[in-house]
Order: sequence, then C-alpha cells, then structure tokens
Amino acid sequence: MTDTGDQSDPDDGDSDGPSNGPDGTEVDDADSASEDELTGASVGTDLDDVVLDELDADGDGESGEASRGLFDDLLSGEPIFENKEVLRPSYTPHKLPHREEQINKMATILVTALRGDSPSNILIYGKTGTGKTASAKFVSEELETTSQKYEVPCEVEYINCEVTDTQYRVLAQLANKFIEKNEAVIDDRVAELESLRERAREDDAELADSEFDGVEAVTEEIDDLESDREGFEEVPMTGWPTDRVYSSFFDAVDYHERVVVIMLDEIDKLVEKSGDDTLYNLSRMNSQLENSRVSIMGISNDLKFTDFLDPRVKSSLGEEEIVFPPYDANQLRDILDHRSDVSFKDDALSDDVIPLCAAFAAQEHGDARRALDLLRTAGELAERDQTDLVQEAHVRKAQEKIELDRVVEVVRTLPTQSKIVLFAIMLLEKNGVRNINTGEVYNIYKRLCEEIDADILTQRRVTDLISELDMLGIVNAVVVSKGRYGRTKEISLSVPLEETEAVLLSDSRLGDIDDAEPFVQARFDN
Ligand SMILES: Nc1ncnc2c1ncn2[C@@H]1O[C@H](COP(=O)(O)OP(=O)(O)OP(=O)(O)O)[C@@H](O)[C@H]1O
Repeated sequence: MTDTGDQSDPDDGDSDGPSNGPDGTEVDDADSASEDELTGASVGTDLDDVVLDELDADGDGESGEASRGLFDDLLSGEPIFENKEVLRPSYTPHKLPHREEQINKMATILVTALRGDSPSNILIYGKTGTGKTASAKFVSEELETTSQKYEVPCEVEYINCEVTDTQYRVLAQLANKFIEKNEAVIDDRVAELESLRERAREDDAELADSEFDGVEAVTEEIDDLESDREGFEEVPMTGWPTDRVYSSFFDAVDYHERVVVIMLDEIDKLVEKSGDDTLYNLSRMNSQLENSRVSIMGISNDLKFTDFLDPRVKSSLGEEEIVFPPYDANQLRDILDHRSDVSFKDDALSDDVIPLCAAFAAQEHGDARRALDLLRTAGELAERDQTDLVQEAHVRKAQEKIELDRVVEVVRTLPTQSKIVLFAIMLLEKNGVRNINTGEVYNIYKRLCEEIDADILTQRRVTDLISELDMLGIVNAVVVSKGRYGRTKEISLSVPLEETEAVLLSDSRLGDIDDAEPFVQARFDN
C-alpha cells in the first residue's frame, strides 16, 4: 500500500510553521518576506484590499512593527516536536524493533550477492504498515554499503509498482537507471585512463602494472569506452515497442559484471494492471545474461496475487518467502517509544499517550503506519491547542480525525454511479427516514440520474453498489426478514452526514443538483 499516512495529515501548512520556528528565525522570514501575501491570503482578504503603506508606513523596509500577530499566538507556546519528520512515512528508521527475524532472513538470502552469485528471488508478504518496505530498504542500503566496502559490484533498484504499473514503464525505468549508472562507470574509467595516459607519456614505466602495452592501447580503450557511451540511448517513457525496451534494459544490465537486486514494491498492483509478463521476462533473464545476474524481491500485501501468476513465474518468484505478521499492541508501543524519543521534546507526552496510540493501531490490524500517524496527529492537535503536553484526549481526537480523513478520501474517489447511490441514501437519512430499504434508495437514485443526465442502472446493480459501499464501511446494510413479505435490506449511513454531503457535492456532476428536497418527497412514487 501507499503512504496513506499523508492523507491524514492535519493541514500541514499551518501547524508546521509555528512548530519549526520557535527561535524566531521563521518569524523574521514571515515578517519580511511578503507581509501582504501572508496576512491577505491567510485570512481570506482580497489581495487588492491590502494597503502596503499601512504595513510599512515609514518605508524603511521593516514591516515588523505592523505585524498583525497572525503567527504570534501560535508561536508563543512551547513547541512539542523536536523533529516531526521522524514521524512521517517518508522517514526510514535506522532501527526496526521486532523485525530482526525478517531482516536476518533477508540478509541471509542476499549475502550471496556479495559473493558474486545471484541470490534466490524473495517474496515478502504482510498486511499494510507491518514494516515490509522499511525493512527491505534497510537491508538494501546495508547491502549496497557492504558491497562498496568489499568492492563487489552489487546494486539494488527500487520500483514502486503502484506508480510504475506497466511492463513498458518498469523496463524503461530500469533501463534508464542502468544506462545512467553505466555512464557514470565509463566517466570514472575514462578519467582514470586519461590520467594514466598523461603519466605514461612522461614515463613508459607507468604502464608496467597495467594491462596496456603502450600509450596507443590506452587511447584505443578510451575511444572504445566513449563510443559505448555514445551508443547508449535513453528509453522514452512511451513509444517504443516493448521488445526494444526489454533489449535496451537487458544490454544496460549486462554491460558489466554485477549482481542486481530489483525490488518491486506493491508487486500485486503490477500483476493486476498488466499481467505477469514483466515478471516472466525478469525471472528468465539470468539464463541469457553473460556478465551480470538479476534477482527479484517482490513486496505485496495481497497474499493471493500469486494465484494469478503463470506457474513457472510463481515458482521462480517464490523461491523464498518471508511473512511479516501484524504488530501487537506491545510491539507497537516499542516502535512508538523509539520514534518518540527523537521526534518529541522531553516530557511532551503524558504517560498514557503511547499505550493508547498503540492500542488503537493494534485494533486496526497491527499497523505501525497508523500508530505513527496517530501519534503525530495527536501532537499536532496539542500544538494547536497551544499546550505543551500531549494528552489522551488529543489521541482520541486524532483517531476521529484520521478516520474522517479516510472516509473523505474513500468517498471522494468513488465512481460516479456509487456516488449517486450514496447521495440517495444520504438524502433519505438527512430527511429523517429510518430503516431505509433498497426500493426507496432506487427511486431517488433514478431521479438523481435523470437530473444530472447519468445512465440509470438496474435495481440489481444498485443493490450490488450498496453492498460495495457496505464493504467499504461507508454504509451499513443489514438483511432483515419481513416474514411472508420476504427479506429486505435496511440501510443506514455509517459515516458523518455533513462531511459526506460536502464531499459528494464537491463532485462536478453531483454539484449540479440544485435542490434535492423534491426527490425525497417523491420517494414512495414509482
Ligand atoms: N519495526 C518498526 N520500527 C519502526 N518503524 C516501523 C517499524 N515497522 C514499520 N515502521 C514504520 O511504519 C511505517 C509503515 O511501514 P512500511 O512502509 O514499511 O509498511 P509496509 O508493510 O511496507 O506497508 P504497505 O504494505 O502499506 O506499504 C513506516 O513509517 C515505517 O518506518
């Protein structure tokens, strides 16, 4: 999964500033930079109304006196964070408590690369936020550092398949990375050879320890390298036939001796979007490569995605499997303890904050990202309250806020038809209808579709869409028996009405509905 953490970020803009600049440096910037912009834009004043003279009456360029105090109050409290970045998903921790076993297993497999052989392919599984990416990145960094130490050529390439989700893009991205690396290797070598040639021109003995028998041989080698370099052609992001991209990648990897570990994060997304061709091609490369070796490390939180793979790909990819189990509350507590030491000021957290964040996140499904989000959001809420102590209430508020942000995001990204169905349910609920049934939803749904000129789906399809909304946790649909009248679904909204309405109305199509009341009045009509 991606870093959903950032979605739950409570308006970074306004809380980061005050927390980061307690010593006045940021204040100076804010004052002198563009007072008009800050005051005008932030409080929603029309910029044309801002009279610059008032801000800098004496024209000496110092507008500090005229500050309207927008930031002063926010800055006056003691800051809570020492270094908030440490709590963000983008930060890679140096220590990963409770992942020693998985990290050691990865290292045991990958150490083969340092001996110049290709390590087995690895598949890493585990639910979201269980530290898969963080652990894999940690191990790759170690691997690359050690390979430099022992001068064994070994490289790790990371690809996030949620972003790079087609065979073309994966191969093009890899090809271009290796071309870049090859160019760097050539540049270094050419510089070395040029200096050797220079010295050899003065004194032949300089070549004694080299593979060259004369200055001409050095020049020849330089020319060869330069012509190789000129032969490299960057792969465009679209437009080439896939086999040309593949051979470009193949040649780039095989340009010199090395072991390459290709880390495919969210590998299930790649398979879902574009099948298993990429994995098939990558997994059979080794039999054709002459100088280099390739090994694949796939990361997924979908345990079932291998069911869709060609059996050959499946067995080759899953040579080694490592499972990342969810964290329990105690483990999450350790993780938060470690991170909070660096991220918060001393004594900024009351005793129950970390255990509560850990407990909430453990209930979720042992997700460390969620636990860190909670802790950071709680800190930001405390900061807004201008207190210097994060307390249990801040954590509870943070939990609500994150949940709401999640809902808003889910609703915002629903397909239009689901949005119309949800809008119908919301209208009924808003008008006080209880125990809403599918027929009522369908009637209003149809009228809404007519109003905005959308296709009208069958009642059966709409029932399916309601079930999907139920699975997403947006509505609650329970089947109730009506005796001899059969069974029906009773539907209610499981998310806050006001926010849901606001998100739905922000959709350009639904936003066109002027007045929805009449639709509800007509809910019993057919
Ligand atoms: N053992 C740990 N110690 C410290 N931080 C951790 C640990 N495990 C996870 N984290 C932190 O939790 C967050 C999520 O971890 P990570 O991205 O590795 O999860 P993931 O399993 O790859 O999740 P997803 O499948 O959603 O990508 C990151 O900020 C990471 O630094």
